[in-house]
Amino acid sequence: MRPCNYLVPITFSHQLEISRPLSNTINRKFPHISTQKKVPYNGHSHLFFQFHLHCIASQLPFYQTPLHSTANLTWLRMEEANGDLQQGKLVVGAFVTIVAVSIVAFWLMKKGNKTRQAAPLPPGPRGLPVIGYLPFLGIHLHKSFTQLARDYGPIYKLWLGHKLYVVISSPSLVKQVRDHDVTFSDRYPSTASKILSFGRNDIAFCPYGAEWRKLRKVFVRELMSSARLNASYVLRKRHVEKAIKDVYQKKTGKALDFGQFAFMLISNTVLSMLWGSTAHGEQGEMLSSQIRGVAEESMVLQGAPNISDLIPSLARFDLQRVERKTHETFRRLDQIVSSIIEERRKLGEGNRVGEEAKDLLQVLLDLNNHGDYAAESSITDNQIKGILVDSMIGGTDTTSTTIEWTMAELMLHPDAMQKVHKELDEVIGRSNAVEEFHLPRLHYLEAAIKEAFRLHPALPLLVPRCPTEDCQIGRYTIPKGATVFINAYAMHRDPQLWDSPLEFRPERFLDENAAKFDYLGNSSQYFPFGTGRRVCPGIPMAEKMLNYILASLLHSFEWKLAHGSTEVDLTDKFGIVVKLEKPLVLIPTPRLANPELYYSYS
Ligand code: HEM
Repeated sequence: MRPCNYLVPITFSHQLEISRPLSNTINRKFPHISTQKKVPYNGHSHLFFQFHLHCIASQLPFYQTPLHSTANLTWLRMEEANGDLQQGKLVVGAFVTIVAVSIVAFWLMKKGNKTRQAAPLPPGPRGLPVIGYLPFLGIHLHKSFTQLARDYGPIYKLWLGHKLYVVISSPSLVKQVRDHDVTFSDRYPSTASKILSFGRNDIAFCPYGAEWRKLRKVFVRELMSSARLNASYVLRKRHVEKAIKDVYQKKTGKALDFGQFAFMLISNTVLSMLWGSTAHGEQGEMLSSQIRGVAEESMVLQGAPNISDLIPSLARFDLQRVERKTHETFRRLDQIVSSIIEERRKLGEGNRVGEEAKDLLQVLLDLNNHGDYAAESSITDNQIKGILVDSMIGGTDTTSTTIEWTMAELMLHPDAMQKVHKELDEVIGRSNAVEEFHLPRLHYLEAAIKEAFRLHPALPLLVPRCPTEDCQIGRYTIPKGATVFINAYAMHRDPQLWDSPLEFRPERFLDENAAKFDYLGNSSQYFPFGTGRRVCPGIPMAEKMLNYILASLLHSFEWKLAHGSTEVDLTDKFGIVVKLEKPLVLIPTPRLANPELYYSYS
């Protein structure tokens, strides 16, 4: 008698994947069997057992037989690996053993042992020593990432310096990330983001946990509620009417940098919603321009790759001086925000307005005045500043850029522009100005905005996530602490998900698709505002501003391309927010029946 090795693959259904601890238990209970490896086959998971049997020699070159058991065991194949065997004994022995193993497997699985065998890291391109793939990425990260997905599949890894990055670009994997939402709800801020977020005291970079939940709850419940947003309609209306009057008076028939114009309009609107009653007139204008300067610097500092973040051992040298520059920008940012808060505090109780008319700063200060920072909704000074800065920086450029992209696409597609105008004429009429109550009936305009978001998501890679523990996504492990990008840009343009994906066709978001593709991140193939717990909390405000401003500008004016051009250059430029590389220059001409409508702002 001599020992023989037999490889016995058993096919289990997906739910019955066997984990490493389970294999260990099987080994303990059945010492003559050792689990060898697991390989996928025909969509099933196979567990190979290696039999060490002491058998009487006989001739059995190969044996195969179907077997059935209550344990989902679908077939059993045995190959002679080493030596001879007595056929009958092997079959009976193997059958008994397999049934026993299956029963134990079931028993252990029923006990809820869900731990999986460690899966490998995702595939990915090789880089250079120390700096990794950094030199090969190019400046258009969203496009490089999309190209790499073609080479390495919908989940791949990159080493940039000492940091591991994982990029995900398929709906089924996005769904899996959402299934592990808590694990993926943390962020790993860069040095610049840490400083500019008042030490992670804002919402966007706050570590996932109780403080983040508190800030987010305050933001959503107190600042983004329908009541609060309806109350601030008067501010949006004032700014839009003023902008329309200015264009009518000063820019009719003249070239206008539309992106710049949209940015000023949005930033004035957002700032007035944040602390409208603090700074008026010239003082307000000056403050706005200071804030815009600091906001632009902040975006640049947070957008540029920083060697200190990628190779932490070099951080103390601050080779690109990013940290130094960020502290300088932060000092000015803090000064501006602190002075606004101080000024409001000085106004004191005497100047209090009713609950309805409160701006966002007042709402936050009232929560701060509770004094008890442990209380459920009480917030600190730094958290107030963090939330204000999130709204100023996170809400302005994203919204104005989307207005510009939508306009650029409509200029390129006169048929779509005509449909927008027809709808505006039918719903509002040329003798009236747009009001927010008209917006729910502007279905085609809404579809055009959604389509612009599909082709040009302002944050094409969302804001990266950082898993708090190792997690298996697809067949791969994403280790704790990796930086995870979800490539919305790639999925929004994937030909397997969209018909003619590069064409601008608002119709794809009409009818039943209008609800299917919302902004809340419910779809795994369309999510311009992100998905899961960290989805953008500013959606209600962004949506109101986008729809109202675009409807007003398109209703009030006919827009033509400047300099006799017939084409719009849609080349984009990567940054934290992806913008048009070349400015969209347009010439407005009035379109409303009554000139008085352009003067409603006094
Ligand atoms: C067109 C406009 C906007 C777009 C496209 C946009 C997009 C996004 C995206 C993609 C994220 C990351 C979501 C994720 O990680 O899954 C995000 C987060 C965030 N956005 Fe927006 N956003 C817009 C407007 C706004 C506005 C108006 C505000 C505030 C007034 C705002 C505040 C925030 C904040 C605070 C976060 C961080 C959320 C968190 O980490 O919990 N956004 N936004």
